[in-house]
Amino acid sequence: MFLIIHLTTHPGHVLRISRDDKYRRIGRERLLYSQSYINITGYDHGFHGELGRTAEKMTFFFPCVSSAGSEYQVLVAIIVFFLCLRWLFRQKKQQIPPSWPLLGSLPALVCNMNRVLDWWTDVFISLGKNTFYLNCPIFSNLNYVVTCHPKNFEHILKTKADNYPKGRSFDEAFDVLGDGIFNAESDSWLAQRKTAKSIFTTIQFRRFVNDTLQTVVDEKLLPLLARAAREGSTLDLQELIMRFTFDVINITISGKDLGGLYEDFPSDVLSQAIDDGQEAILFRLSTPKPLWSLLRLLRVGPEKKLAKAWETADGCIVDLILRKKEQLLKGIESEANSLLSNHIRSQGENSDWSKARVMFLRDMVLNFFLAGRNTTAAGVMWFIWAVCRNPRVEEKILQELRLAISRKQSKEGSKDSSDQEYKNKQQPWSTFDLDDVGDLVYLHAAICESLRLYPAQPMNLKSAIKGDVLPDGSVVKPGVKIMISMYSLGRIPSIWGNDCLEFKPERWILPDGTLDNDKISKLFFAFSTGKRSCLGKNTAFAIIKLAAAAVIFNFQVQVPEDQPVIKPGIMLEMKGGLKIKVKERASRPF
Ligand code: HEM
Repeated sequence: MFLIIHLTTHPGHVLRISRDDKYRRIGRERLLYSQSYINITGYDHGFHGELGRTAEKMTFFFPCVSSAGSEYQVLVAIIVFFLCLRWLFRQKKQQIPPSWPLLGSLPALVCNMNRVLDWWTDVFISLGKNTFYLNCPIFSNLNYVVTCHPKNFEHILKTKADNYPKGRSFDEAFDVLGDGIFNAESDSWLAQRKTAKSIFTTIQFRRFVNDTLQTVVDEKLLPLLARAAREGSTLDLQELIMRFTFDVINITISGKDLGGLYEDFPSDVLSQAIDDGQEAILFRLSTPKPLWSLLRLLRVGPEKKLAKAWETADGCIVDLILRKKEQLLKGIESEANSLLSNHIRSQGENSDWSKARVMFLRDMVLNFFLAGRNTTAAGVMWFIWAVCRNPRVEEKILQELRLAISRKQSKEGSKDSSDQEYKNKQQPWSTFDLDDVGDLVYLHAAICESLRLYPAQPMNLKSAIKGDVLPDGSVVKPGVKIMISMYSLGRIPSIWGNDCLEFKPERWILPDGTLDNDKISKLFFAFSTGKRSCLGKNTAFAIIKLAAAAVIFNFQVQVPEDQPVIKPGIMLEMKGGLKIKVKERASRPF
């Protein structure tokens, strides 16, 4: 015989205390109850919501003295009830997310694994604080300080960046990146960063990015959309844009077009390998290390996939490097402005082709490919989706683009007629280059707004070397991991106001019509900040601007009504893709 106390989320039956050894199920709730029970009701809804979530799984079994002593049992039950209630109140006050003895917040984390970004945001909002401690059992390797406080971002990423490297768990999870810029620290990182920065900032490299983009947009992306418009077929925009950025980033980095956007959409091994690799890395980041180490040893599950992806990526990239070497030795180098060619040239006349050097170049190519491809694809896709869901914003962007086109036309018109390539070329659609869109304020603000709500890289993992106190007063112990949630930052009403979930590019524009650069420096963290901030930020803006402008200006994109579901992952992708229909715009007034 047991006395059963069950706390449930069932409306109006928050707590039941029952006595008997017969358990029954009621409806969907996993309720245990018996013939006699005390039912305590009357809690307000807010309390019920919080308590209910915590209490759902609480069931206590108490041995009873005898079946006859019912008054005595009820008294014990009431005392136990009030003790539980006091405990739960403490939980509610002090412990959001819920924390259980021994398991800590692990059950809550597991329950919310497929919506972890939104769960963190819920926790921040319920707490009324922008930092919390996620305490999980030591073995789980999932203890974090989670923060979305902008001043903490600044502190961790910039002011005290030396105290917050990526840490061992990052290096271990991302070992596939080798000694590339993402994993590197100290001198090796500094040298790589300096070389890459000097390449990214040259006019030749920017021109090369611009020309590459124009070619891929004009010759591949727009024809595919035009065909879909003619045939009235449905397209997966996510898939299409992934292939588009695959081509753009590939040409930019290695100089070679691997043809991700050919009309018949051939399956691409490198692209697939990178996707498989990212999935496996996510598994590593969310699983205790001993478990994934064991799987790696046995070469099973996600670790088997990762090992295969690794081999494939190595094969493809080393092949690209060796072809480039051949071209250079024969003096017939194509795409001499690519990142790879620039890197090789940075060594001077006598390039080192030792195995170690080839592997270093392999790490460089893979790191930049991973850094640039999926992030930019997510940036373009969410931007097109957000704009097409907001006709007011779409119209304002179209107005700006019309002005840009007429400005370009009048510039071309004032040139010698033999130069009027643009005018004479009977293009079926209008395209833009960086000179046309570089200074469009509304377009730029709309991209910031889209990355505020949908940061392509939604979180950033760091690890504290020494103990510290963050600007919001949160204490950081030595060795603790810090999860910076860029996704949550964009969704906190106390930072953005109650309309924080609305898509309003005007947030980033001052009353005089210029960009609010002060706000951008304080609240825009999609590309991180400080010494390890994104090296490809300008490239990413260029890609989003040119691709999205060309798509939106030439086509009406019909996106689904429903809010897309976010796929759990390192990048912000949509689960199941984004199915769209397109129609060519009837008039593209000049
Ligand atoms: C919308 C697109 C992009 C977003 C949102 C983005 C975001 C970021 C973020 C948040 C970081 C910091 C990572 C960390 O601290 O661990 C980063 C680093 C980096 N990004 Fe990007 N990125 C984008 C596109 C690109 C592109 C196109 C490239 C180059 C082709 C690139 C190259 C890099 C590199 C090399 C780093 C490492 C910098 C370092 O550790 O010193 N990114 N990016």
